[in-house]
Amino acid sequence: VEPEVVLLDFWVSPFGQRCRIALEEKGVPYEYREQDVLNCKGELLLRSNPVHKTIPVLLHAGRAICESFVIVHTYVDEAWPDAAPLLPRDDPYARAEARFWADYIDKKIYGCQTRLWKLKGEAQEQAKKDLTEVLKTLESELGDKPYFAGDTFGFVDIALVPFTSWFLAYEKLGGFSIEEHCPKIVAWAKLWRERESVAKALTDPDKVEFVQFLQTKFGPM
Ligand SMILES: N[C@@H](CCC(=O)N[C@@H](CSO)C(=O)NCC(=O)O)C(=O)O
Repeated sequence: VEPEVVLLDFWVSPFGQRCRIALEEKGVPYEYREQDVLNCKGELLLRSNPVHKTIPVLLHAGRAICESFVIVHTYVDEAWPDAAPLLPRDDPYARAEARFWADYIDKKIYGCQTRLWKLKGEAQEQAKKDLTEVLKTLESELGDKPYFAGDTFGFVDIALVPFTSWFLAYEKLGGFSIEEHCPKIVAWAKLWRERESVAKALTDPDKVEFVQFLQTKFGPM
C-alpha cells in the first residue's frame, strides 16, 4: 500500500532539508525517496513536478506539492495544524515578516553560493562579498534573539539553517571565514544544529567533497 506521505528529495539539497526538518518538527511520518537529480530523473519525479522537474516534492494522499517554501510555509504548517506551528497562527504581521525573510533567503543565498563555487577570480571574490553581505543582513535581523521569530523556532530558521552546512565548503573554496563577519549567525547555527529535527536532516559539514564534485561536474565558469 502506498505510504500516506512521501518526500522526493536529494541528500545534500538545502531545499529538501527544509522539508525534512518541517515534517520532523510536526511529527509526520513519511517515506524518504532519494532522487538522482544530477544524472537521470525518475518517472515519478517528472510526473509529480512536470513544471520545474526539481526536488523536493511532497506527495500526500496522492497529490504533489512542489517548491520547498510552499511545502513548508503553506502545506506542512496547514495540513498538520495540531502540531507545533511553524508560523504564528493569529499574527498576520509576524507571518508577513517571516515570509519576507524567507523570501530574502531564497532570493539571495543560493545564487551567491552557486557563484562562489562555480566562478573564479574576481567573479568569485564578488560572490564572497555578496554572500557575506547577505549573511550580515540576516545577522542584524537575528540580533540577540535565539531564533528569527524570537524565542521559538520557526519558518525562517528552517529556511536558513540548511545552508549553514555549506559554510565550511564556502570557506574552503573561498578561503575566508564566515564566523569573522557573522559570529551570531554561526552561533545561531550551532544552537540549531543540536535540535534533533535539524541534526537528522542536515548534511555533515565535513562532506564538503560534494561541492568539489559539483565543481568538477559543472566546472568553474
Ligand atoms: N526553488 C526550489 C529549488 C529546488 C532545487 O533547486 N532543487 C535542485 C536540487 S537542490 O539544489 C534540483 O532538483 N535540481 C535539478 C535540476 O535543476 O534539474 C525549491 O525551493 O524547492
